[in-house]
Amino acid sequence: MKRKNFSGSEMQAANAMTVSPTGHLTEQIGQVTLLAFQETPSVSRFQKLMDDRDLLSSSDINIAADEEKDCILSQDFFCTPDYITPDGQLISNCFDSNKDNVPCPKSPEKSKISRSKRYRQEEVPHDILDTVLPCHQQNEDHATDSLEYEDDRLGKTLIDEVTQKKKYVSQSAVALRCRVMPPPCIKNPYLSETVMQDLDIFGNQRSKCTGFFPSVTGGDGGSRYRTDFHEIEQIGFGNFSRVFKVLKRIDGCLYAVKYSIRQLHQNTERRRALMEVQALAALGSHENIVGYYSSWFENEQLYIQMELCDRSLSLHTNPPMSTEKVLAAMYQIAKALQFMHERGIAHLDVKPDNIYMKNGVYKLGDFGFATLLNRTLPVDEGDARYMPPEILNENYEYLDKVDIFSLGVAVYELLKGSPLPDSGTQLLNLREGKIPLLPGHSMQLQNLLKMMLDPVPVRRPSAKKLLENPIFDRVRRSNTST
Ligand SMILES: Nc1ncnc2c1ncn2[C@@H]1O[C@H](COP(=O)(O)OP(=O)(O)OP(=O)(O)O)[C@@H](O)[C@H]1O
Ligand SMILES: [Mg+2]
Repeated sequence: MKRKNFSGSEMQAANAMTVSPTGHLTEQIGQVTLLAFQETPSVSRFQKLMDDRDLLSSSDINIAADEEKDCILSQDFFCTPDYITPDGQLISNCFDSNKDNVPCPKSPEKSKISRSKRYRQEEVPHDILDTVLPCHQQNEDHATDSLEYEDDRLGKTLIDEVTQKKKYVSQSAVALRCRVMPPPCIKNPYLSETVMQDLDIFGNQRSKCTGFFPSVTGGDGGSRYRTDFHEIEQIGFGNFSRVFKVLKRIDGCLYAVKYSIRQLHQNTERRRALMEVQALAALGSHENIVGYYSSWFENEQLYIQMELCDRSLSLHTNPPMSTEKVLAAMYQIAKALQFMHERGIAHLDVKPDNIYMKNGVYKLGDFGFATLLNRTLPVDEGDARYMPPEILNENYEYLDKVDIFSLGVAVYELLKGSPLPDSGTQLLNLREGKIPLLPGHSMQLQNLLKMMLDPVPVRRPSAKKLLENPIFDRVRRSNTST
């Protein structure tokens, strides 16, 4: 059985830990990255604020401590650029170190800071409806307020609406519109031809929201998938997931996004599902492994953003391949396997459906069963039709050789040109190393298949050994000449 389910607190913990592309482990509070604090001038303000709080009298501290038990820090307080809300943009500017000492036109009389955590609608002070704080004061006051008011957004929206009333459309209304409508797609000028020329995805009515950074609407609890991507069409489905061709709004490039069909409620399910992206991320880039970009949980489903390939080699959707192409696919997937095995990872679900093609290059995908060769991670077998006899007997000693067996069955299927049945004598024969003759194919190739399908795992060639076989001389030559 394949993986995938996790629950509340462990899920939050999983979400809270992210490894950055540079290898830094960063901790996240909701969607606010502490790393951003370390890199922005707001750090000193945060520190100052904390220091100022230290100067409060002890009774203040006690009151504050009691209140803080239930207090959630406002996202506006953090003001990290990625997640700033449209309402928070003014504050963001004030956090800019270059503007620290630039006074804004009018200063309000803000005599006393209320200790109430939340402005009620009727409590919004009327004097600040007419005036704008000096940037530095507003900055500090806001920071203090943010600690003390759990959520002042309602009040702030009111303030914004009054101060902006002379404008034709209030900023809040625009912000609201942008939350309802996805942000515009941005064309990538570096691409020679416009992707999706025929689709109206780059502008017209959506451009009314231009100016709001596309990821903003994803920051307030909306769908990251809908906010960041424009879905074009479904391009595949498996037993566990659906795969869509999408256009990423911000970079104008096409990707594949795969998401689990079922909601992953249990921690164990989520952990298991995460193994797929963890394997992809750990492997990094290889020409014959599908590229991985990012992943996230949304609505208790795991989303994986990947390199978009043209199609899989599934015999349900493709005509039979020439021997030459099958050999090229076999060689390239063996290269992917060698790369993985050298890094201690087994795929455990090699089959034509999980081999993709892109611009004539073959790529191994679907790492949903990937595990460690040293058996320190759970082992779930992939599609039983491609599994060697030892796996069915739960002998996991040579997991790299499991991949070699599966590749052998996949190549046999591709050469034969028709999909394998789910059960029957054909499968039993293959598992016993009895390969029916493949008319029209060289004995050299059929002997190699026989070695790959040997029922004894240690007698199967390693991926490295396989690649050295002279049968690939021609493929190697054409690979080096391109
Ligand atoms: N990056 C991609 N580019 C193009 N098509 C893809 C990509 N990833 C997946 N697909 C298509 O979607 C199908 C299902 O994807 P995948 O095999 O990853 O899902 P799954 O639910 O894990 O499948 P399985 O049932 O085999 O375990 C693939 O067979 C392929 O046709
Ligand atoms: Mg698959």
